[in-house]
Amino acid sequence: MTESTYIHEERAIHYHTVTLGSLQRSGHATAEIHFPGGEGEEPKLLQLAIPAGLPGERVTIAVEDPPTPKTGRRSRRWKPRPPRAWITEIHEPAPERVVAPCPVFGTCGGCQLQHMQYENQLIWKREMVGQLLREVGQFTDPPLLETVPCEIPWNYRNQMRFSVNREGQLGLTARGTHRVLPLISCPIAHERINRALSVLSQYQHPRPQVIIRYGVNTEQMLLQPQQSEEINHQLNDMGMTVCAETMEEQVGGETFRIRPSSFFQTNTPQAEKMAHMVMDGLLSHRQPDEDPAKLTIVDAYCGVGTFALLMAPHFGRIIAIEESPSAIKDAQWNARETSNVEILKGKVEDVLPDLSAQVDGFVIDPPRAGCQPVVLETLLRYPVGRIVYISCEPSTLARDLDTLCHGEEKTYRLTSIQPLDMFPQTAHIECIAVLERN
Ligand SMILES: C[S@@+](CC[C@H](N)C(=O)[O-])C[C@H]1O[C@@H](n2cnc3c(N)ncnc32)[C@H](O)[C@@H]1O
Repeated sequence: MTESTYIHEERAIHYHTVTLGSLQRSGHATAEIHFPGGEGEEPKLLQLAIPAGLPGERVTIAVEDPPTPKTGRRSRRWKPRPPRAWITEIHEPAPERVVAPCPVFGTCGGCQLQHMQYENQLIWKREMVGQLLREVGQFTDPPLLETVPCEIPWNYRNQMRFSVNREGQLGLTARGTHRVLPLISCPIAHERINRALSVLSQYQHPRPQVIIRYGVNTEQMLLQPQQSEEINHQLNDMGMTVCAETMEEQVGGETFRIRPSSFFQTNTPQAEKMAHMVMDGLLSHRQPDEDPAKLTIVDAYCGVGTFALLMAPHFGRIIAIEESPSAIKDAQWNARETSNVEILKGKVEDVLPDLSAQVDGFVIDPPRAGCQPVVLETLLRYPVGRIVYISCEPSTLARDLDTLCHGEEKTYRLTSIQPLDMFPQTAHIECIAVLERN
């Protein structure tokens, strides 16, 4: 029900008191309102995404009139977007609501779930994966395990990308905009990155951004762009070893060299668990006569070679595929003393169909978009004993699992799917799925 309207910066804001519905995949709660139509039009029923809300809460929300279409040359690029909405008052909070510690929570685009008890975040992530497996993946009863928590769900990020505003200040961008919210601390950034940020915040920086990476197990720090001697001295005095071109981090007892633009897992303690799950997925429940030392495993989308190197001592041969020139350089360096890892440069969709080797298993860790159809077609045409599929987007994972498990041949069977909380306080969901050949 619309309770009141006022005009703010030329755009009307309408206030509605509503009961919030379920959390969407974005981590925002759903609200249904009747939004005033144009002149002579009936009000429209609108479904809105409400940041920082929880299901069942009775709240008042402010809903801003959407921007009017641009005219002239800019009209071609104009896209309609849903009205901006935010909570102005909570009348009946949900039992799982907690006070979000970050002053810019709800405005910042980084976190979506700081206002939800951590146990409930884990439950919601598992439910989301289950829903997508049923609705997108067509699995009636998926073998879905409990979400593995992050022991300390704060200060876990070993990499932060800070935007720089016109005044040269560092910060994070507001949700859905390019507006920079200046910050001197972020509750999900590693405490050492926050210390570095407090030093960097005393200086002006060139746009567009500053990346800070920290090796939790090596105490090395990498900053891009490289900073002045003065800043580096201060960081070194605080116990961080500032590196110039590359830094090192350790996972699973292996040391990895990383360049600023190479992908590396952002939560080191959870990456350790992930590495164990990958090995477990490939090695457990094997037939007694199967000797892993005789098997060839492909590490597709290998990054700097994290899984390839950890698998190398256990299997006969590892073929790692990656397209990023920077990650390839790091992977080659990381594997320089390992004789059974071969690194192939190129897109997985180009390299895989032409691979002549006899392959026994796959580790697949694609970006959010999931696998290209040709990658899945190759896995169906030349089936392997096992696939461990690591995914940071459960909707594309569910789509790809449907293709692999439910085609006419039912080539693979999903034996387990494990959500692992790599990104506490955010709506990002990481999963490890294990498939066996049927
Ligand atoms: C989610 S990361 C996984 C990296 C690695 N498995 C790890 O755990 O560090 C995805 C990687 O795939 C690479 N990539 C993205 N699209 C690709 C493609 N089509 N072919 C090959 N590599 C790709 C990216 O550069 C990135 O390094």
